[in-house]
Amino acid sequence: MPGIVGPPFPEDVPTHPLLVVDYQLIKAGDHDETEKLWRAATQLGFWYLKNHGADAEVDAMFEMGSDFMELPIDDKMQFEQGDNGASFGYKARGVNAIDEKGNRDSTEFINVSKDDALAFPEVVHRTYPGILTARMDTVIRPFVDKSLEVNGTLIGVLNTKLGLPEGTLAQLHNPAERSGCVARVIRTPPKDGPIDDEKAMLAAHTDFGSLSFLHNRIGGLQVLPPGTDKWQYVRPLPGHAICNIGDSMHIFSGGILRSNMHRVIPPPGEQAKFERYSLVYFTRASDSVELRALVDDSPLIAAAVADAPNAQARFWPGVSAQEWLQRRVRNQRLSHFKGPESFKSWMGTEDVSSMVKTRTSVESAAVRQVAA
Ligand SMILES: O=C(O)CCC(=O)C(=O)O
Ligand SMILES: [Fe+2]
Repeated sequence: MPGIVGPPFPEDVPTHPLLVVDYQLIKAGDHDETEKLWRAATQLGFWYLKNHGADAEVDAMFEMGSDFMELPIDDKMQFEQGDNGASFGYKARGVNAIDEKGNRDSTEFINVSKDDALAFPEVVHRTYPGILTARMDTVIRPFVDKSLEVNGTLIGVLNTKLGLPEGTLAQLHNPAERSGCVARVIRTPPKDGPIDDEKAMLAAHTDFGSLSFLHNRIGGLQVLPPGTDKWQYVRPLPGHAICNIGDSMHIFSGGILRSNMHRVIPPPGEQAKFERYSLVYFTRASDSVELRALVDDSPLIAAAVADAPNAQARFWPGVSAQEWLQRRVRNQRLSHFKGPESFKSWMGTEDVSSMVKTRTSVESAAVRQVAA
């Protein structure tokens, strides 16, 4: 399948190592593995997840996604998500700004709502093309179910480590309630000519929701490690998912969990000549959940917030999960772009992430205090 398989990631390109977390050990309650997950979620906010048991579901999603992407553009445009902050359906290439100059992204994706997948054939948010609906029961729903299980388990472990009463985060992410949770297949075109490091295919961002379960086959994903201004590739490892924390978990935890900046640029070396596909399941809080630090439920979170600068603005944005998502999706569209200030209006917790040095030392202090 084009872009799903390709030449190997080059050996001589520097990469940022991620901790490898074993999902089966996490499920078994292994103490060391739980500590490793906690380190990964608090320090970088990204980790590899092995033994997640979703390989077959992931393969089937890639195949379906590539069948969809091969459709004529006019067919895909029937399902475009539009300019009003809707995040379900097709997003065409070039409709989003990637920077303050208004350069265009070069990523297209198809987002299937968790609510639509679980309720199918009932329509909760919108309809999807036949290539998707024909595989809703056999491909999309199994992938959604598996992703919900994996992300739900990881969120449960983080709930305990954050000192929250059992089930607190689970209740905020109840699959039975409406949310912005989506399964997304992404395609970027091959790169022709030299790699322009400044021209991201997918803008530098933090994820809008709570926890992302990402599947990469070809390189291109980069992270901005804390305390640096140097982007580094993440090497795709066969059978390993890449998980990362998003804005809502950063806010719920009073900044203890890290929602780290990342972007997609052309893959390195020979891989750049190939189309690139990736697949993500985004777990997001239920639409009506208010985004706020859970200080009343955990002394650890209360201590972290007490120590954090700008706590009120950062951890009490005064919006629901749905409003946060809609703002970020809508304000990134070029149709709303009016210059550098409007570009900033789509940002999430990355405003603070860009002050990497300040934030890292403060947050390390919070984590140290919490761990003591
Ligand atoms: O394609 C990737 O590797 C990353 C995608 C991503 O960061 C996103 O869709 O939020
Ligand atoms: Fe992302």
